[in-house]
Amino acid sequence: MDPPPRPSTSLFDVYLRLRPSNTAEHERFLQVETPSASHAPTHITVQPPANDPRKRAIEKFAFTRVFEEDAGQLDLFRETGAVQMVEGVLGAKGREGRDALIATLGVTGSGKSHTILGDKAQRGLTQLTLDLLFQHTGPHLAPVDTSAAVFPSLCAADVSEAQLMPAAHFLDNIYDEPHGRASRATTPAMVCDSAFHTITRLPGAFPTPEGLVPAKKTTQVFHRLYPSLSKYQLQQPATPPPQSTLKSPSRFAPLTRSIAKLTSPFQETSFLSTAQTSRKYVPRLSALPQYPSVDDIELDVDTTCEYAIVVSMYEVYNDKIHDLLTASAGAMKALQKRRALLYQKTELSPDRKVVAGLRKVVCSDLDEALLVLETGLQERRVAGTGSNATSSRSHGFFCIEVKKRHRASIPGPWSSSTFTIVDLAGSERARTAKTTGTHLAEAGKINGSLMYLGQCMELQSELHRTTTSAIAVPYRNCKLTELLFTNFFAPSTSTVRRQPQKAVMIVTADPGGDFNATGQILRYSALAKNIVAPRVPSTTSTILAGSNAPPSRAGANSTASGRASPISSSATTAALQDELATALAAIASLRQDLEITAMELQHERLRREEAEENWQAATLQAEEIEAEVREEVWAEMEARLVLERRRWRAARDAEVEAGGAVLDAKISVLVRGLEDGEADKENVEIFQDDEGERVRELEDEVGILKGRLRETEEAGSRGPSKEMRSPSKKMRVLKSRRWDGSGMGVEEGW
Ligand SMILES: Nc1ncnc2c1ncn2[C@@H]1O[C@H](COP(=O)(O)OP(=O)(O)OP(=O)(O)O)[C@@H](O)[C@H]1O
Repeated sequence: MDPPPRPSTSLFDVYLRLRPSNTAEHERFLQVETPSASHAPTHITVQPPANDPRKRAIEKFAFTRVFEEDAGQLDLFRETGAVQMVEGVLGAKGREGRDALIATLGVTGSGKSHTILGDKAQRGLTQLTLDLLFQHTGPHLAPVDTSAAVFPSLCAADVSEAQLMPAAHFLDNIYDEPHGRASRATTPAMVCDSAFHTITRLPGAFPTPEGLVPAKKTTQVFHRLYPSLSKYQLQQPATPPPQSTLKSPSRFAPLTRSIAKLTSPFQETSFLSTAQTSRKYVPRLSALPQYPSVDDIELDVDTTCEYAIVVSMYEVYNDKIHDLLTASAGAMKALQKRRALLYQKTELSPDRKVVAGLRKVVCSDLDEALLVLETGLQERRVAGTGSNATSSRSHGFFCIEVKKRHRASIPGPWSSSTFTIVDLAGSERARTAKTTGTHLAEAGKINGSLMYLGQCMELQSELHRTTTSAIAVPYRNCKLTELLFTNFFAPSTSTVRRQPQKAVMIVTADPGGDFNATGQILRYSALAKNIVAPRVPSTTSTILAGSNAPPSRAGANSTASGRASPISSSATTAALQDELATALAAIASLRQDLEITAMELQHERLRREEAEENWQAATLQAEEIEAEVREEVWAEMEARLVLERRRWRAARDAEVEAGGAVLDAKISVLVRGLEDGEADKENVEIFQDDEGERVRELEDEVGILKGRLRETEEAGSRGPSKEMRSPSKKMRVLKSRRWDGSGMGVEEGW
């Protein structure tokens, strides 16, 4: 078996934490190997239950360290190297900080959230990290609230197109809304302070720009509820200055409104409680756990620098990234439709992917940070399942950015390093978790992403075992692995060389829980693994007992190292057993592949269903759009036709009018001709002999003209002349026929 410490090139230190089992009736399948003196345990043996139908082999796994059931939160914080990671993020004197990542991995209900976020009595790694950071940076924090230049400089230095805001402003936005908001949970035994109700009706309880004097009783209650935030009250002058002279009125105003909101019926909240509610509750700081304490931990801090601590939170839900700090009160619908964020390179971060467009909150002390954390946790998706009453349905990312710059009259640029704490959702079996509908679909996505994570972890450990670069770790398969692995593998084109991220994976397991699911996670997360001994089925034992296997098979025992021979001491039997162990190992491995394939299949099936649903929705949408377009085109055509018809009628009228004018002119010519003819008759008599022929001609001409006149009159009464030969006239004739419906199959009035 390989030595437990990971190779220095490996990406993660992998720790195993065992939780106290709450299923006492179940057989314990996981044993911790007793280490040699003064060493912490590093190896475990997984013994399949006696009734295991698959008759799997006993397996042995190695981790950086194993924490047994009695290990507390502080043990984990100290012994997993989290303290050194905090120090790394702060950065040594004159150096930039180093990014750090802690993630938990395990079956549902195995204690991941407990480790990361704690419970009602104990803090988790996140709170401990925040406490340690604020303890050491507290005296060196940049005056974000009082200096006009600090906050803009922080905004300008952010490369992730984030929306930065001071914590007081953020909390005010969230808790100052009138309609309430979705809460992850409410703790049942809430304290509703009647004194508080009375007090909060008093006007001007807290400093406002208007300068009202605070009520003493209110102040006491506020002190009790929010001891650390009372500093805002202390800043109030005895005689409040006019608004314009207040040093930071914006700081007071929002906070005052926030505090005023405390006048509403008050309940303490925590992500740890279970009942769902749509009411808005301000988290109660005094109800949050204070234990364990990190007061005795000493770190080196660069005192020549000033710091800023920026908190952001997001979750990966159904393979999409959602900000946990954006929801405002009463935004139930908005909450359901939360915009997905992109993990991408930005203009200011061309060589490194970041979650773009997050909301980030600049916190001035631990209490503000804890309130922001609680607020974000209320947005995180959780649900009660058959396996866990508050089961995380998303992978939660809690990011603490430490910004640092050299203190001087002209301060240096801000550098930034991030401590990321990841609470992964747990893998679960639908049968055990009894999930259906949406939660079943969520579980499919969770299992799918964890399967990809498992593949990446296995391949990366393979990569370091074989020291070959030919293996490509498929970390781009899903958002989770992309977020966890990109900064390990992505080539850096930046000229600024950053130290590689320090990463720790804490695998959580219930030694008496689900053997199959836990075994699978241990298999891909362990730093080293081995088959210890086969579980020999009784029938096989019988066969072996009477077998006379050829001695040549004895050499086949070279596959699994460190293997013991529990059945017989004879060489032949040992050889057979080795062979059997190999076969069983191969079967176990095939079964594992089969399980993975089944999970993949399930994942693909869900993806197909989702794609089909999307396809149907898209088809419906296309049909709707088509119908709308048809309507629009039809209406437009009708309008044009009406216009054309009017134009044609006007043209026809003008033509008829013009025809009438020509006719009139001709008639008048004719009449004049006739009159002239009468007048000439006298002359005709005189010159009859000479002009007789001329008179006949004129009479013929008059006859022709009369005939034409008749025709014209007839044509005028019938409509436009059939003899219009020009194309435009023909067109008009055709159109007139169309509008009249003659020969076009179209009704009159169409
Ligand atoms: N080490 C521990 N000591 C005491 N209680 C624990 C421990 N680990 C877990 N628990 C308790 O077990 C329950 C389930 O734990 P938790 O919610 O942390 O599981 P999880 O792994 O995060 O599950 P999921 O993946 O479904 O979110 C909680 O009530 C938690 O307090």
